[in-house]
Amino acid sequence: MSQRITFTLAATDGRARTGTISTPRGEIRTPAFMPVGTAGTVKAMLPESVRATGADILLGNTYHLMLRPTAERIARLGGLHRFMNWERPILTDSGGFQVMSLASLRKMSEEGVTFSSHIDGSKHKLTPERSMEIQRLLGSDIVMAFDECPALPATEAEVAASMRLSMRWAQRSRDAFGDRPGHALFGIMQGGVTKDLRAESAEALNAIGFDGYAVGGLAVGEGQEAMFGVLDYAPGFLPEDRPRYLMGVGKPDDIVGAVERGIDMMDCVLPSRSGRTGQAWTRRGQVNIKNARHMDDPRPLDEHCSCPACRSYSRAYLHHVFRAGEMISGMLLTWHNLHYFQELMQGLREAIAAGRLAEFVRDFHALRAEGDI
Ligand SMILES: CCCSCc1cc(N)cc2c(=O)[nH]c(N)nc12
Ligand SMILES: [Zn+2]
Repeated sequence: MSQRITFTLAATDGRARTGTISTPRGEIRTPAFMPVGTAGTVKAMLPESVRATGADILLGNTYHLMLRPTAERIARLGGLHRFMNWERPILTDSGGFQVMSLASLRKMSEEGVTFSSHIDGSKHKLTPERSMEIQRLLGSDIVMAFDECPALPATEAEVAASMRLSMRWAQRSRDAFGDRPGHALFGIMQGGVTKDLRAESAEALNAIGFDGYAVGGLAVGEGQEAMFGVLDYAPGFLPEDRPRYLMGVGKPDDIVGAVERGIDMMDCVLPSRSGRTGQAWTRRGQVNIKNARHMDDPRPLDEHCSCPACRSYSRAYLHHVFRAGEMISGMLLTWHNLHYFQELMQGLREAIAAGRLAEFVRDFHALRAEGDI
């Protein structure tokens, strides 16, 4: 691949931006929501269905895929795009975050992290260099630097030490990634909720130089107010002409607030995970389809939604198949949720392009305040 990955800003509205990330495997419209395909699948969805919801890019996980089926096996079989039948862009996380949240017997050092697999207890080691190698073997289009995301609660001194380790790992990630036209390496800002540490992290990442920059270390239990407090300044510490990716976010109102504050890319398991548990996200707020009040309701989940669940099925049917534990329940509600999240992103992109984001945000909150869902 010779074409480099480029980011073109089309319009801004306040601190919000809309544009396009061009990659050899296709374009990514921003602001973008990226469905999570942890182990090579967006759970309960076919890849063509994920595309039909409007997704331009999806996520994979170094941690899960290195354990099973291994990156080397995926490489031998033609890479992750071929393996999972998704030929558009893929972003992969670097693995450290998932080690800390899933693995056991973890041992952290300057070198990296050793751990035991949550699947079979086998021993593994992740370093910046190994993470870059795994993401190269997978064929990821957007590679994330290897970082540490400190678990809360953490003292400011612990957050500072962790952030500085992540910055040393960012340099090693950059060195190991090399120059790969058609592939991008994103750095990850850390620093908790402390402005000086966030500024120090951004300065370190800007000095190393990346194709894009993530705001990490948020959506880890700090709450929306604290997260928005960081987003009130942190995106502005990053280069204006590069994509800004807020990791692990979030609920629809988190997404709207993050876009208002200059974020271009987000990911979250919420729409797919909650779809499997019967939680539907709609323009009027959340609907728990397992609630008995839906048992005889002939209406669709959302009469304004054009997804397969809302076009062809009643709330009564969705309630029934969830109660009966039928597989179609998670399929339909996951599709609806991903469709709604993508519709929200399209609305945000159009509003920013038209200079009417404030009006869009006002309507977004007003509809949810009305209730009656
Ligand atoms: C497929 C999942 C991608 S996002 C995972 C994630 C989520 C959250 N909330 C924070 C971080 C972080 O600080 N660093 C890294 N690498 N990942 C994070
Ligand atoms: Zn729908």
